[in-house]
Amino acid sequence: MVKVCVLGAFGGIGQPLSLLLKINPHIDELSLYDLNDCHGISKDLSHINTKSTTSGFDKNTLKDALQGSNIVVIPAGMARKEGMTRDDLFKVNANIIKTLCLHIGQTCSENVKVLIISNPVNCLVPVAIETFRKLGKLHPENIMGITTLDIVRAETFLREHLRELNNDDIDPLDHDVISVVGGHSGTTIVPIIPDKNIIKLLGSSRYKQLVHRIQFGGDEVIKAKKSSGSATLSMAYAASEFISTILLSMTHGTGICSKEQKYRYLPAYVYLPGLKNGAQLKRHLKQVAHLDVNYFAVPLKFKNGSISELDPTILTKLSQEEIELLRAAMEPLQINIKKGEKFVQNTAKM
Ligand SMILES: NC(=O)C1=CN([C@@H]2O[C@H](COP(=O)(O)OP(=O)(O)OC[C@H]3O[C@@H](n4cnc5c(N)ncnc54)[C@H](O)[C@@H]3O)[C@@H](O)[C@H]2O)C=CC1
Ligand SMILES: O=C([O-])CC(=O)C(=O)O
Repeated sequence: MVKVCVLGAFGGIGQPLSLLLKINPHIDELSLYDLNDCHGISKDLSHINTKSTTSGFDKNTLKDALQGSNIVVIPAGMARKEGMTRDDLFKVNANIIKTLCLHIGQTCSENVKVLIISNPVNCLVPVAIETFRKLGKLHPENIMGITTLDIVRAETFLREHLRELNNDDIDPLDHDVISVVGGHSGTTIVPIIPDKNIIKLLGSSRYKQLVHRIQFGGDEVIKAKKSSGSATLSMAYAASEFISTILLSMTHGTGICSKEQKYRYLPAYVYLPGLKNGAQLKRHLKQVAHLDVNYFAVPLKFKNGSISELDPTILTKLSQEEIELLRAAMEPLQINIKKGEKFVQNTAKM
């Protein structure tokens, strides 16, 4: 029996994500929670003839929503509008993530996977990690910030450039054509193209445009939505892809994302210490980017739903442009991480 719980299920991401999860054949029970009453959404989804059952909860029944969950995905909290940075969301969303993680820690088994969508991801994963640490229930292999939208965008935008160049030999969805590491905001988002011939093929101007669009794709959506919010549908798709990967690894052992029969490892933003190859990756980062961080988005391998190891090879074949992007990412990332850690460490009582 696989139970997935969505916290923030009533929202712009929560509703389409719940729909995509309802049609996922690997889920048996879907639990929908929000401060807004989710009974109506649950009833609506329950008429879809897929195998999973759905239950809706309201703000007084969080414990019931969480009980027995294998995966908890969190798109709860405030979203950006034009003129705001992801950092502007910190105060409100850090409180939400801390409170929700406390309840998860008190209610769910220690093997529960906690997947954070809410922004700023760079700070809120540290908030989650420190909250579980304070509870004495820290399992870094089960806590991830979802950065899949960055790679979904990278593949889409690269495909657009290749089409304009009339190149249909390269499929961006092939394993390892493009990856995205670092964090999830502006210059902390670092695209990596292992085959440097592709960078040459794009040429300097197109390459710069591609990197900028991947780093600031979120702003593009906010602008087009004319202040009504940020990416919701593409984010729901991205989260559903990421969750499918984890579910595959729970049902088939190892989890790799299969898209049109092409396989690749998806990155997520994780706490490096304590993860297999984490120390190696930190050393490598220090060598290349001259700074050390404990959190980084990196391609992951899964076993039975948990992170089994990180792919450290992603940083071994960098171009000079990529090294510079990485160096520019490190300082803002470090500031974001400290902000999240301090937020919980300064809370006297849990
Ligand atoms: N990781 C990523 O790549 C992306 C992250 N996001 C982030 O996802 C978050 C959600 O975005 P949207 O769905 O567009 O926002 P939204 O405002 O449409 O929905 C948020 C939902 O969270 C609920 N909520 C607030 N506090 C809660 C609590 N304590 N417990 C349960 N539910 C609570 C609200 O009632 C609302 O239904 C934002 O922080 C946004 O920045 C958005 C796009 C991409
Ligand atoms: O830009 C935002 O605020 C939402 C987000 O994280 C994204 O679309 O990548």
